[in-house]
Amino acid sequence: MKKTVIITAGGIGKRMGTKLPKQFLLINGKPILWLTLKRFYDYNPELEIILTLPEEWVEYWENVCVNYDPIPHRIVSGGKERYHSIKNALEVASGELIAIHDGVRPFVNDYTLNNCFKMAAEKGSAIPCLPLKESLRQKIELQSKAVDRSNFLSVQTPQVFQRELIQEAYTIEFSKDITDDASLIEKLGKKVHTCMGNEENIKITSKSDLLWAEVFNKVYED
Ligand SMILES: Nc1ccn([C@@H]2O[C@H](COP(=O)(O)OP(=O)(O)OP(=O)(O)O)[C@@H](O)[C@H]2O)c(=O)n1
Ligand SMILES: C[C@](O)(CO)[C@H](O)COP(=O)(O)O
Repeated sequence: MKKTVIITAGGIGKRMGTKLPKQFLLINGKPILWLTLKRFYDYNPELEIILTLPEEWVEYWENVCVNYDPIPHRIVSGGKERYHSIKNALEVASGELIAIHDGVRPFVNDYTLNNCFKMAAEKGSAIPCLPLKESLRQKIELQSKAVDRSNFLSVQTPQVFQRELIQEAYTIEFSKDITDDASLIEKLGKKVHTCMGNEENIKITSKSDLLWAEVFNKVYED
């Protein structure tokens, strides 16, 4: 089955708060986004890689790439929200299986990737998840109440789908409650299948994540 990965890097990283969008920050001397691309290229060099970038950062990225080992990829302009960036990328994706992965998750491992691609090939969809490690409370107006954490999962990427399914899902209009691709599949009335992710597969979002990223990167390089 031909596989595509859409790597989303069309955002500007407001929560990180750096001038340079977070996907271009260096971890042990290498850009986060290049580490993510390399993760997929090392997993399977046959994968079609499509990268979404803010239009105004495309030239910057092309200049950065000259300094690192080449990884073939096609660039597509990002949109206003993650949803719009992915919609643009889906127009050119040619794989029968399509993985959608955050450009700021460079530590997804082979175990997670194998789980996702295998399950999506069999069942149509697969999203990597982990059980929660902390207690969970639900906000109720100015109060809160403890809830049973075993009823919840934390969701990662790549979220992998058979092409027809994800293309149909992206005909649904954008709304603010769409925080990932699986929520669109659900809006279609289709089942979302979950598999195990890996703990290092963090989404680099704020400054403290950069410290973890340096540690994980050192472990991956050894
Ligand atoms: N219009 C957008 C917004 C986000 N993304 C990408 O989706 C991934 C996950 O989003 P998030 O971590 O929220 O990144 P940002 O939107 O850049 O961060 P923030 O919300 O803090 O501004 C990131 O790789 C981001 O670049 C995208 O492709 N297009
Ligand atoms: C897609 C995602 O990474 C799954 O956990 C997450 O929903 C992205 O959320 P954000 O609002 O773009 O940070």
